[in-house]
Amino acid sequence: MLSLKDAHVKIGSVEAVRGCSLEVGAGAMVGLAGRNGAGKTTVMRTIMGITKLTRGSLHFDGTDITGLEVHKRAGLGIGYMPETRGLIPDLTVEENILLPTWVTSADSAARLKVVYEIMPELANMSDRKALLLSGGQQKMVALGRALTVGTRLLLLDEPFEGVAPALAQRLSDVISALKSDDLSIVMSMSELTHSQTQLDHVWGIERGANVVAEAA
Ligand SMILES: Nc1ncnc2c1ncn2[C@@H]1O[C@H](COP(=O)(O)OP(=O)(O)OP(=O)(O)O)[C@@H](O)[C@H]1O
Repeated sequence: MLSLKDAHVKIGSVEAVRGCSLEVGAGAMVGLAGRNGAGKTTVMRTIMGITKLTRGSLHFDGTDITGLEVHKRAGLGIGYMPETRGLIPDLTVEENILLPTWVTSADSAARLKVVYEIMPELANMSDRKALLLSGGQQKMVALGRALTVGTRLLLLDEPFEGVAPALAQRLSDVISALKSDDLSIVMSMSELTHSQTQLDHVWGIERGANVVAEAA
C-alpha cells in the first residue's frame, strides 16, 4: 500500500536521505531501524510530505503522491506521530488531538470517540493543557492525534524513546492492538532491541540508505 523508491532528500546542503526504499503492505507493521542521525525522521517526514523528495518516488495505494501537500496526505488517511511529539503546550489534550482534523474533512466527533475508546486515559485528561503532562503522556496524546486522521497508515517516530517503562508498555499494547487488515504502521527505532512490538518486517537505514537490519 506504500512504496518509497530510491528516496533522496536534501535538508539545506545535507543529503539526509540518499537512496532509501521502503515497502509497506496493507495491514503490515514494519520497523525502520537505524542509529541517531541515520535518516529515520527524514524518511517519516518525507512520507508525510513535510520534506520533499529531491529524487525518487512515493506511491500510496498505487497512486503517485510525490507532489501531494501534507494536508491532502492526511486526507488520504496518513497520520504522523513525531519523535518530538509536537504538541501545542497551551492547548488542551483534546484540542491537540483534534488539530489534524482542522485541515481534513474527517468527522472530528467520530474520530475523537474512536481515539478515546482506544486510549480511555486520554478522555480522563482531555481538558488538561499539554504543557502539564509528562513526556510519556505527551507521547500518548501525540499517538491519539496521529490516529484522528491516520486511518490507513500510521507513521510513528520512535514512539517509546524516553518513555518510562510502564507507559512504554502501555504504548506498545495500544499500538499492537491497532493491528488490522486496514491499517499499516511504520515505526522507527534507534535500537532494534528496544522494540517491544511484534513487527512483520524491519527495514534498516544507515547514513540515509538501506542496510540489512541487524537481528535483535
Ligand atoms: N535541520 C537540519 N539541518 C541540517 N541537517 C539536518 C537537519 N535535520 C537533519 N539533518 C541531518 O540529516 C541526517 C538525518 O537526520 P534524521 O533526523 O532524519 O535522523 P534520525 O535517524 O531520525 O536520527 P534521530 O534518531 O537522532 O532523530 C543527519 O545527518 C542530520 O544531521
